Amino acid sequence: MELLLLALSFGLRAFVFFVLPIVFFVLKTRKDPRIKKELEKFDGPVSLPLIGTSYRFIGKDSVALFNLITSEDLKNYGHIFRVWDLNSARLTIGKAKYAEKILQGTQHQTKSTNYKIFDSWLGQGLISSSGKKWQVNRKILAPAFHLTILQEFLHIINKNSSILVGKLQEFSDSNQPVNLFDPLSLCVFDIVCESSMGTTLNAQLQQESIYVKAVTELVRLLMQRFISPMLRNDFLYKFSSVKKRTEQAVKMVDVYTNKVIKERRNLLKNMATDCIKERGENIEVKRKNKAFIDTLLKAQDENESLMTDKDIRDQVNTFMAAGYDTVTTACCWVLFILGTYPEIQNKVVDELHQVFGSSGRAPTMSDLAELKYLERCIKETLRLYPSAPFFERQLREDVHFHDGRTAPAGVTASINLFILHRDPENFPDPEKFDPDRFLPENCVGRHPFSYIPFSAGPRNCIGQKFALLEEKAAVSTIMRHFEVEAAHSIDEVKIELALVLKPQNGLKVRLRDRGAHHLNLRLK
Ligand code: HEM
Repeated sequence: MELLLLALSFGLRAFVFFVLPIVFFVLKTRKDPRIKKELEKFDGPVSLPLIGTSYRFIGKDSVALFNLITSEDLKNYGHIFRVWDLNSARLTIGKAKYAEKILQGTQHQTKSTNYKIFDSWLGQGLISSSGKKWQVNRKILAPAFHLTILQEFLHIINKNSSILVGKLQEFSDSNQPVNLFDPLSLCVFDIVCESSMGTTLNAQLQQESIYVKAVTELVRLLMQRFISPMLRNDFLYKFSSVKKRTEQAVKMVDVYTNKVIKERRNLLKNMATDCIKERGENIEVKRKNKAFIDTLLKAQDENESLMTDKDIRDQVNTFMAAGYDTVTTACCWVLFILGTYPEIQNKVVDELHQVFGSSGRAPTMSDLAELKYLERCIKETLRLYPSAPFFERQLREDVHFHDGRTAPAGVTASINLFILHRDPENFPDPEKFDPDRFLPENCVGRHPFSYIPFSAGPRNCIGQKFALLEEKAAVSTIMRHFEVEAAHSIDEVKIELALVLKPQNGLKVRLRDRGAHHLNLRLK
């Protein structure tokens, strides 16, 4: 009898600890038969039971992973293909006509579940939110990003570009190669911080601040989670040290942002009172240093339940997250490319001479509008090296493609710009760097979704005009001061799989002073 009880108890334990988890795992990783049927019409790597195509990630470092999901997959499966992350299906899209179906219109605006990695930092900010919340906030924020408003931020960009030139001078004097990411990231940090929050961090001039350190650490930790299938799993993430460190960094960032919100609110209140005292002068006219946060505080004034302090914090953190690494990356790539092709650099310099002559003045909006060739170089760089190369949507409805195939509801649609921007149908000889592809006459007839570095449709990048303004102003200022020469070949650059298109070992250049300081070109 005792033996029987013992056997039963052992059997029960075996059932609870071994059989049940296996059954649970099998059910959890079962592919949806309808999705499976539709996706069989698309090419893609062999999918194994339970693990899908995740085996492809095993033993690969971030550079190998990047090559796998760009060049190798394109070669093997073409411009649209399916993969299975365990039982969840992803359709990778690298062709304009398919991307258009996903991005245009309002049906497919929900971000994929992968965006939940941003939750602890960005909460319900524009990038990660969906539905009504996103719609309301996008409407509130859109006017703040109009070009007419953005011109008020040019003085912030110019001031910080000028500090950057001073910092780069050291490398020019010593003829030492500089990894562009180091100085550029601090400059862009200062610009985004001042224009988003109205505070000057002086990251370029001071020792590293706690805030800069925390944001940089957050970006690094998010990337670590983004590329690791293990860490993307909520359950496993819970027990990881990455989660603990992320929480610590988020806490530090939140303390800073909360303080800024409080101070800014008080400042605006005091200004309003001063203005009323001084014969009811219009506060908009009086205020010199505007910031994106002001739009949010104004919305809060009008309807506190619509815009809580947490909402403001989420949006401000989103501007930092979306605007810092992307613009840094874009500026570094364009400078490196100009350093790689001296004949193209010479054309940029000729244009700068035409617009500025030997004047040392800071660029104005109309100067920047005249820099057409530089703009084409920036655009062509974003084609070949888009700062944000991958973004995703969770399909809630079926998408019927022109070729009769369907991307079924429940699938993640992943737009892969590295492939899409290299489609020879729209960009013949796609690997060639040719700014003249963006001459107006050469754009005629090109598919409208063939070039989308800022995404497209209702969820496109709200900061794109600001980003291009920053890029043009900062890059033109650097080029007016220094001749740039790439310190290594572009073929040696190894790109990692990450949130932005960052090379593993940075982008190094040598700088030679153009003699600008003799012409008093240091911008004040
Ligand atoms: C070269 C620089 C930049 C590039 C290439 C870029 C690219 C993009 C892309 C591709 C998206 C769509 C992402 C997705 O669907 O998941 C996006 C969204 C966004 N970007 Fe940018 N971005 C840049 C700079 C900026 C800047 C400077 C800001 C703000 C200061 C900004 C703010 C945003 C926001 C808030 C969104 C979410 C928009 C929404 O969903 O409504 N970006 N960006």
